[in-house]
Amino acid sequence: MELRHATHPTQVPTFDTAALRENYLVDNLFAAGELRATYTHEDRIVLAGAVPTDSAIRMTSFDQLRTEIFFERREAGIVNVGGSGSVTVDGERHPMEKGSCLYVGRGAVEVDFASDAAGDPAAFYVFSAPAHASYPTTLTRAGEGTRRQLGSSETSNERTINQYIHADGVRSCQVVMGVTELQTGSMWNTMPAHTHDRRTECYLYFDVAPEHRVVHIMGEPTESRHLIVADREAVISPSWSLHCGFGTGSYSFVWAMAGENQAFDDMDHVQPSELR
Ligand SMILES: O=C[C@H](O)[C@@H](O)CC(=O)C(=O)O
Ligand SMILES: [Zn+2]
Repeated sequence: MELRHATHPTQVPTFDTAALRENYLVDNLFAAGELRATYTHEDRIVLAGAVPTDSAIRMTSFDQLRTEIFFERREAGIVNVGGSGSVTVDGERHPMEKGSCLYVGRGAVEVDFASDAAGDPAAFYVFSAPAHASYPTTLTRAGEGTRRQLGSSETSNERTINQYIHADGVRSCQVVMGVTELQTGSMWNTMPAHTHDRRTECYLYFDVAPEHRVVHIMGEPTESRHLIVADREAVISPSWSLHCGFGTGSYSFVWAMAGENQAFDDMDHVQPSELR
């Protein structure tokens, strides 16, 4: 498991492109047959990726967590961004087509990731945070959460926000999670942009064609920087950071947060004219 330290917003102007990527971009979570993870001290979030092929992959703990079992003091939201597969939690198998979201509560012991077909492997994205209580493991099929339509074609940001784990949906201690899909021809996510000083948020971009990229904007609103992001790469947004972007082609993304509260609308919006 890789380790990322928390950063101070005044460091951002001192970072060159490589340093921005080292601190905020997670570009190596998905590899065939492997379980990979990154730990960030921002709200102690763990991001992991599992791509099972011929055999299942079991979720393990990591030395840095000092626990026998990954879910001993943690919960997670899991979204499949690849081919159809399943996640089995302590003997109960949850079928997961692309875009489905499984909440796994504190105390789960055996969590196994499997693909339906090794030739079209599932790719499970795991977003985990510390948990003080145990909520039931709950599956939401793709598109069956709370759907919010935002944006318009005039501003190239017409999109559907699928909220899965949230205050009015699947319950959790900290994790709030969903998937945003852009309508054909819309390129911008999260504009007007926002920060939320009470939560860290990560975006995992997926369904980005190999020749395309997402230009992700980060940093304090009046001191913005950008990251060029490819398919299945994640960006860590500390609580002070903007998180918005546009694609050179179509894309979707998993957004997930952890921190002080779970109020989705607790955002400090920033209008385009206020950005620098
Ligand atoms: O705090 C909430 C998150 O940034 C996302 O839900 C925003 C998003 O998916 C979008 O506007 O497209
Ligand atoms: Zn946000």
